[in-house]
Amino acid sequence: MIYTVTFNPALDYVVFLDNLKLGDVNRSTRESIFYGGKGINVSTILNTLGLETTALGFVAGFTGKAIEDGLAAQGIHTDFIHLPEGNSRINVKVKHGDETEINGQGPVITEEAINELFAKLDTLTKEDILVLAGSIPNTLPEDIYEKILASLESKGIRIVVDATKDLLLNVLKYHPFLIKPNNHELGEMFGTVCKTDEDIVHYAKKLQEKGAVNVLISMAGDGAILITEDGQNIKMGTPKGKVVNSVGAGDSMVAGFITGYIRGGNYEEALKSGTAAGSATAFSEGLASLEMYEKMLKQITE
Ligand SMILES: Nc1ncnc2c1ncn2[C@@H]1O[C@H](COP(=O)(O)OP(=O)(O)O)[C@@H](O)[C@H]1O
Ligand SMILES: O=P(O)(O)OC[C@H]1O[C@](O)(COP(=O)(O)O)[C@@H](O)[C@@H]1O
Repeated sequence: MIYTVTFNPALDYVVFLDNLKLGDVNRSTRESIFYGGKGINVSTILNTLGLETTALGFVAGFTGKAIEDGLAAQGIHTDFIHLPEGNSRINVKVKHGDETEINGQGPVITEEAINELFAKLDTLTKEDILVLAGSIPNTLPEDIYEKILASLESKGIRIVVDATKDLLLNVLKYHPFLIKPNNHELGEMFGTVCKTDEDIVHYAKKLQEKGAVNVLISMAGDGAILITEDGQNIKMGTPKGKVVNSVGAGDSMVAGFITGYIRGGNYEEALKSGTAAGSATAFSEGLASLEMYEKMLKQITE
């Protein structure tokens, strides 16, 4: 089973505007709602691509119920922990030629709820894959991902971490199977800006030296660079298409990568599949459909 953990699920409210005027009343031309949060997006794409997945994490209130019910209706297994107070957040994504996002803080996660999560994770075995993805509410300690990896250290579970800054840096010593910062996040972690492919390879290798098994650096429309466990360095551009909404492209890339790795058994296939899923999402209003993924994969492999 592929488990994902989303500490801070969200309803993604995507609003399309011709232009945005700050300090004024703006009217949208159309809007959509998606079930979001990074781990949930990974589960959604895995499910679309035909892999079994269970979404774990914390939900609260009526928005939490909407997320849980909506995922179940799509056939995605969920095993969320219900928080006693508050509501899961609504993240606002404004598309006005550019993409402006306002991501909420989210409900308070209690100590009991955290203990419940640890109990669920304790049942995982080495046959499972675990994806930890997204931010954590700032009421939680920064070392929570680290504690999860420490508690699972002896089990041989392949763990994917898609997070930024200290949340990511602190887990590297536990040898996560895959990490996927984007090029901006990579630079931020080293207090620099990665301007060239050489910069990206240089700093990605530093993350590998700190313990990550495979390091995938996504670069939006410029594609991605993968540094594999055996020292290969593979760059892949993107297929052609028109960007509609790139929210969730990174999460889709993680899900596609896992799918390609499981089905193809090697990192080249994983990167192709990850790229196809990432771009398929960028070229769609919501997350990628199977048709769009297959179309992208065909462009990449031909
Ligand atoms: N504008 C785009 N055009 C084509 N593909 C894209 C675009 N944006 C994202 N993608 C695809 O999705 C992947 C992940 O996107 P990226 O924006 O780097 O991730 P994140 O959402 O984590 O910042 C990219 O490597 C690429 O394959
Ligand atoms: O947990 P965070 O970092 O606040 O991000 C949550 C947001 O990230 C998303 O998962 C999208 O992530 P990406 O665009 O980085 O792939 C949205 O669905 C969600 O609103």
